[in-house]
Amino acid sequence: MEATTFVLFGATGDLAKRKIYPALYNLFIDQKLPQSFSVFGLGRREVSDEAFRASVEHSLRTFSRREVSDQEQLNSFLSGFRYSVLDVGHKEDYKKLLGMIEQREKELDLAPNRMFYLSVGPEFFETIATNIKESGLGATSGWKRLMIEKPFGHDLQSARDLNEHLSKTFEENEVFRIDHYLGKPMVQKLEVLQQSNPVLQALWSNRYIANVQITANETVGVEERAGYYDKVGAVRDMFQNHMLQLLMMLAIHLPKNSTSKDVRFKKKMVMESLEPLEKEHVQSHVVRGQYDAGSIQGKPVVGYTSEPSIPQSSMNDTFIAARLQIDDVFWRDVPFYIRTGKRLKEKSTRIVIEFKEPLKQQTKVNDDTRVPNLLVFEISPNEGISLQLNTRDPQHKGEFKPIQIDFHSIRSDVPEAYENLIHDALHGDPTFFAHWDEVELSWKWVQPILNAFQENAVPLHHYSAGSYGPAESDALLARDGYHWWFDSKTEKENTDAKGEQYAYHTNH
Ligand SMILES: NC(=O)C1=CN([C@@H]2O[C@H](COP(=O)(O)OP(=O)(O)OC[C@H]3O[C@@H](n4cnc5c(N)ncnc54)[C@H](OP(=O)(O)O)[C@@H]3O)[C@@H](O)[C@H]2O)C=CC1
Ligand SMILES: O=C1O[C@H](COP(=O)(O)O)[C@@H](O)[C@H](O)[C@H]1O
Repeated sequence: MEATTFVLFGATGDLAKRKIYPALYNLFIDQKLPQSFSVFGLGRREVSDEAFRASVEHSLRTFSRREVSDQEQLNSFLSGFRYSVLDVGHKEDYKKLLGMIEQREKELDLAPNRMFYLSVGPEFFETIATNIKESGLGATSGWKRLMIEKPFGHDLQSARDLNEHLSKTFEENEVFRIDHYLGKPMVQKLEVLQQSNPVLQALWSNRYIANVQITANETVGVEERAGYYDKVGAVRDMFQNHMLQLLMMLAIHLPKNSTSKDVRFKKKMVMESLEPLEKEHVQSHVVRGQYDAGSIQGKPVVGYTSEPSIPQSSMNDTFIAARLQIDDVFWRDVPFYIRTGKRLKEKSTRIVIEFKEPLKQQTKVNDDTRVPNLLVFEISPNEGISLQLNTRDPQHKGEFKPIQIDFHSIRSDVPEAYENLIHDALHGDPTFFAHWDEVELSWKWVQPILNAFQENAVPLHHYSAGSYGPAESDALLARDGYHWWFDSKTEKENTDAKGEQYAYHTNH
């Protein structure tokens, strides 16, 4: 892999410590970093190179998925780390940084390939891009790339403004917009599963699929992020980016040997085919919720408006559920239900595909015991795929007995999302990053919801912490004759449905 200088804005921040350093370390151990690799950490704090390396080491010992046991290996990894004080608005700091980088590139005879990673608040993105250009940092004879954290804009217009600004310094093919859900191993597998399995390809349409349910439930509340979260809510924090990316990844139809260009083109087509939501229809298609006090795993927790630094009068959404339709030949008339929220009963991110039951409609047999076929992609915290089928119960002839075929990976060495994403960006592979077209179309689709929320044109439904969200979220599916799978209120059904289980765990 080509020699690279990794320039990290926000090197003293939370994300760098929890995700970026552990990801770099694991890539180093797996020999997936370039042979010549230097990191320049940046922040306003005065930190010596030694203190910086010590803080990186601390973060590895605290957050790395691998135990840090080989000191020699660790020292070798840390030897590439340097720190420079930089205030994003101080032009002279960029000049100083350029001098340091050039010197290092010369010392090591490195090709001048520069990866700029913006792990700072979005209010700094434009200033940094401008200063990279004006200081000469971006004028390299090697490649330059930009990795940029979310949020990418606050609404459609601000996202367009930001993109226009960034494009003065970086070409679209140099911009790697991170959506960490695209780095999750199961999400990355969706593409391969579809491309390489004719069985799935054959079933992937409105002919066989009744509905699709995409869930990202969290147990955590607003935590220490009140200032950020109260301005964005679940709709901007999760729905506009992660949830719509999951929808795109699930709904695309990919021919064999698709390239990254094909993937992006098909994702764009999905977004273009999403039936637009007019503001007056938001209320019937979208459920807005906010958590009240309750209990999570047996521990009492306060309601959203009693969280530190959240105003008592806040109408912010901590939950959103929506019904979407893709108007193309594959998905016409298949509802896609999406929901995500904080302080819910359990942490679970999954996609459930519920298949149609044509036989049930056609035959007169008493088949109340039969359950729909389900294909379930468990994304996190556990990763797995399961398929629910019907068979006969040998003890109660005439009754159906569901079986579940379960595949769960029990590998402990699965790379984390940030490892996958940093690795891909170092290789210049954009497949699992959000292209501007997707980001723009996502904001465009979401904008009427933002407007309706802002004008309070949609009721704010309250739900108890530790539940599965407001009752109106269930009603959204009940109207079509469906229910959310795997919620506790359908647990009996799920237990009944369990029948026999065939589990397949693999270490491969
Ligand atoms: N933390 C997380 O889990 C996630 C974070 N993100 C995004 O990542 C980005 C960083 O988040 P996070 O690490 O949590 O934020 P933190 O507040 O923990 O860190 C912010 C970083 O920015 C630096 N910084 C702040 N002001 C300036 C300035 N004027 N000049 C130079 N550097 C500055 C700080 O360094 P210093 O104080 O030394 O100046 C610090 O290193 C944000 O965009 C966030 O939305 C996205 C997904 C998850
Ligand atoms: O981007 C974000 O994601 C996390 C949830 O990520 P996960 O990988 O734990 O599912 C969410 O908690 C956070 O609010 C949001 O900003």
